Amino acid sequence: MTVAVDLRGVSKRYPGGTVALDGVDLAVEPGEFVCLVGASGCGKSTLLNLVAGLDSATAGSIEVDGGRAAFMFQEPALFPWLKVGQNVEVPLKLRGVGRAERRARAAELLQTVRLGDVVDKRPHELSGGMRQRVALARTLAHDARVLLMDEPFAALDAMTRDALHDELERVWLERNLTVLFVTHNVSEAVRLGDRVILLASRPGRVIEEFEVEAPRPRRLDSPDVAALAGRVTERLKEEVRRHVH
Ligand SMILES: Nc1ncnc2c1ncn2[C@@H]1O[C@H](COP(=O)(O)OP(=O)(O)OP(=O)(O)O)[C@@H](O)[C@H]1O
Repeated sequence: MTVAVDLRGVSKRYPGGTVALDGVDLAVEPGEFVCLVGASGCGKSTLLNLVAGLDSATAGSIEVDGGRAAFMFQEPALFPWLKVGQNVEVPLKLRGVGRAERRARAAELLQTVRLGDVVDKRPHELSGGMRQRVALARTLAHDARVLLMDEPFAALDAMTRDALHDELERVWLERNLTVLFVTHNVSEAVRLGDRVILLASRPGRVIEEFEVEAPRPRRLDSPDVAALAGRVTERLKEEVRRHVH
């Protein structure tokens, strides 16, 4: 397989008749960071759920490098009764990794997200940004080459989100991961993505793609990021107006 995620002619009709996706073709290269943006209800979460194998497509085919992807959501969804390190160990435990190795791997993954010193704390002792970094470490513990992220930073304040962008970009590059990232935030998509894919709604389909040429590391408010974000937003507004009128 030469691509990391390959969707061909993917459609999804929910029971009840809503066509959430209609003939979506999308090929994500290994190591590529692709952001999906679109108005509410255009099928972004549906698309990620299908790639994750949480639901099945009505038509079309989906292939994922290594056969599976790891998923990270807006809520960190940590187990409050487990220590931070034990939370990161969960995917390893499910795969039958032995206790000593689990501990060592969890410690290493927490180092990766610069949280080596909180391994024995409980989630409630951490800030929102730290909890989301723990969730990232736990996602990495799945050892998948493809990461699916559904608005992972939407609940964070602007400064924390900025820091998490840097963190995610570093981890993505260090580990040579492929990322499919859903967001409502066009600037965030341009800040992070190699490519930004615009989805239209009713039915959900790809209407335009934007290559992000701006060199990394990028800043959310740098002129080249802002300029492209402006173009994407214009296109998105056109699409929303098309539905209103
Ligand atoms: N389980 C379901 N059963 C029926 N309809 C659904 C289901 N899940 C989603 N839908 C519908 O499918 C369409 C796409 O939903 P989806 O959640 O994928 O969009 P989205 O782009 O992620 O939206 P948002 O940005 O608001 O999260 C919407 O019209 C939604 O109401």
